[in-house]
Amino acid sequence: MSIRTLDDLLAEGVSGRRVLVRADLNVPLDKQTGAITDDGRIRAVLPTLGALVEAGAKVVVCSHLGRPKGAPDPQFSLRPVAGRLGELLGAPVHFATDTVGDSARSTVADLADGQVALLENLRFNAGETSKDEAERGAFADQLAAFGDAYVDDAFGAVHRKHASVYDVPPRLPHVAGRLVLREVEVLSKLTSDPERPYVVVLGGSKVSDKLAVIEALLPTVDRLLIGGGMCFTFLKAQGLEVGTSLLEKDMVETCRNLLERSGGKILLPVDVVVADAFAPDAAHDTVRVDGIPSHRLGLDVGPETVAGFTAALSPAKTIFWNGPMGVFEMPAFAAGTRGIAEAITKADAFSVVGGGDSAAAVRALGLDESSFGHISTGGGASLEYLEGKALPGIAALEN
Ligand SMILES: Nc1ncnc2c1ncn2[C@@H]1O[C@H](COP(=O)(O)OP(=O)(O)O)[C@@H](O)[C@H]1O
Ligand SMILES: O=C(OP(=O)(O)O)[C@H](O)COP(=O)(O)O
Repeated sequence: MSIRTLDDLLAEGVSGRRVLVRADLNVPLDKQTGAITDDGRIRAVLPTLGALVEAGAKVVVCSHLGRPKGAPDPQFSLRPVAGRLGELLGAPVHFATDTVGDSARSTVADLADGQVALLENLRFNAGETSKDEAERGAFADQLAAFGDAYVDDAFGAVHRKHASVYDVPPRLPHVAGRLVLREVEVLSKLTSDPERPYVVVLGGSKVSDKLAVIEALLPTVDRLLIGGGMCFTFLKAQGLEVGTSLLEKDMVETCRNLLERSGGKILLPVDVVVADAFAPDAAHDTVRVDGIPSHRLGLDVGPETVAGFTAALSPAKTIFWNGPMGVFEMPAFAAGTRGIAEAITKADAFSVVGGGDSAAAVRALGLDESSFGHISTGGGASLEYLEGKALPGIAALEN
C-alpha cells in the first residue's frame, strides 16, 4: 500500500485551499517560566509548513502539548509555541484560544492565502484521546471541518490512536508531510538487517509505555542498556530497594520475566546518583544499586555505569537511543546522559537518537548533532516503529 505525500498534494495545487496540518509541537517548557527550552520539534515541521505557505494554502496547524486531562489547562497552552513558530516562519501565526470552538472557527475563517493559524492544544478536548470511537469521531468531524485536505507531519504522535492522527485522515484527502516521510525512511534502515552489534539504550520517564516495547525488541538486538527512570522497575525486579525512585509497581513481575528470558542481553546500572528530593539543589550522592536508601530517589546513573555502558557501546555498528539517563535538565543529574551521548558519538556506528527530550538533551548539553546519524523527533513512535508494529497514524494514511 502506498502513501500519498505532500508533493502529491502540492502538485494538485493548494492555493486558497485550507490545509489542516497535524504537527507534534510538544516541546519542553521551563517549569518555572513556561519558556520553550528546546524548539527542535517546531523547526522540524518548518519544511512542510514553509512549502504550504509558499504555495498559497491557508494553513491550519494543530498539535498536543504535554498530557492535560481532556480539559483546558493553562500550563499546557500552545500560545508560546505560536509565537516561536511565527518567529521561525518570519510571519505572525494566528492563534486560536480554543481547538474547535468559536475562536478556532473565526481564526480559520479569517485566514488569507499563505497565512498560518495554530489551534489550542488538542488534548484540552476529551475526544482527542478517548478510547470511545464515537467520541473520537465526533471530535475528528469538528477538526476535519477546518480543512479541505490533511497533512500528517506529527511523527512523534503516529503511534497514538488519537482523533487528530487516526480519525481525521478518513474524513479528508490525506498525505504524509516531509518530516514523517524522512523519519520513516531513516528508521527503516534499522529494521531491515541492521549492522551488528546492534545496541539499544533506553531511559527516560515514560516507563509503562516503553516497557512494553522491550519484549518485542529483545530478539532483534544484541544488547539492551537500561538507565533513566526506566531502570528502577528492573532493579526492584532483581530484589533491590529503590527508595522513592520512579517505579512502575505493576510491571515489576513483567521486568523479572524479561530479565529471566533476556539471555544476558539486558545491562542495568551498577551505581546511581540518589538525591533527597526531585530538585536541582537537592543533596545527592553516588551509591551502588544495592545501597539506595529508602528515603532517597535515583536521578541519574553513576560513573561506573557510564563506563560499563560505554564499553558495551564501543563495538556497536548500529545504535538506537531513546530516553535520557537521568534528569539532565538539572546540571547535578546530567553527567550520565552526557556520558552515554558521548559514548554513542565515539562509536563507529550508525546511530539514531529518538524522542523529544532525548533530542533536547543532545542540544542542551552542547553535543554536536551532526555526530549522530539521525535525530528523530519521536521516542515512543520510533520505538514502536522499530518493534515492527503498525502505527495508527501511518496506517490511517495508507487507506
Ligand atoms: N531517574 C529519573 N527519574 C525521573 N525522571 C527521569 C529520570 N531519568 C530521566 N528522567 C526524565 O525523563 C524525561 C524524558 O523521558 P521520555 O519522555 O521518556 O523521553 P523522550 O522524550 O526522549 O522519549 C526527562 O525529562 C528526564 O528528566
Ligand atoms: O513527546 C512525545 O513522545 P516521546 O516522549 O516518546 O518522544 C510525543 O509528543 C507523544 O506524546 P505522548 O507520549 O504524550 O503521546
